[in-house]
Amino acid sequence: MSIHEQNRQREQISLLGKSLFDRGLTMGSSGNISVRLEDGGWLMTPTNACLGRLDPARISHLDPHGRLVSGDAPTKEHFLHTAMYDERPQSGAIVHLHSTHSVAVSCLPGIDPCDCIPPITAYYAMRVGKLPLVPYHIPGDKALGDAVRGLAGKHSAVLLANHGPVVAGKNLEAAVYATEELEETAKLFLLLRGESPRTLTPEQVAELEARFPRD
Ligand SMILES: O=C(O)[C@@H](O)C(=O)COP(=O)(O)O
Ligand SMILES: [Zn+2]
Repeated sequence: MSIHEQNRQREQISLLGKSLFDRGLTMGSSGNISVRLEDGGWLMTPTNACLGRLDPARISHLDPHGRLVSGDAPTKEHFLHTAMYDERPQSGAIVHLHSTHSVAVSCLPGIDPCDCIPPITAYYAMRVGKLPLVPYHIPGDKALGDAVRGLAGKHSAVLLANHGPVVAGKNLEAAVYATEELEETAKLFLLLRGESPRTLTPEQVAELEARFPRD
């Protein structure tokens, strides 16, 4: 990847990070973003950085072995991101947020750990699909990487219990769109709790997945 292209990716991470932060989709220094580079390395947001105020020049650049090449120390969830990339060669970017409604769902008793939010809308089925719950781990725990590794081959998004969503996409724009859709559907799910809403049938979901493959 040329330096020009890498700089474009740095700008895009900063731009979309600010957009997510400005809309209240993650707060303080929570959340992290990564993009896979053509040589197998990554750009990742630095640990303790606010997604709303990223400096493109200080974004962490990791080599294909996960070693820091330049920039600030990477997110403490770098194991989580690399585990997900290992299982998803088709994915080019990952977004993790503490988006309020998604976090709320991740704390609920009685949700289906194999699929935390039912397919309420077509767009959710297209962008997110089945959302498994990853058991609680302390943030930055390497075991979180192992837990996600077991699920990421089949799922482009997972929900960390009492923590928040981690969403992969073919590129950063796609990962951000899917994360936004997950948050909006988590809000709908909470609004509709107790109402027994009609959900899409398995046949309707299968048709959407055939017509609009994610990545
Ligand atoms: O919840 C956490 O601590 C992390 O998952 C997080 O969102 C922010 O951590 P850093 O990316 O290390 O700043
Ligand atoms: Zn987090």
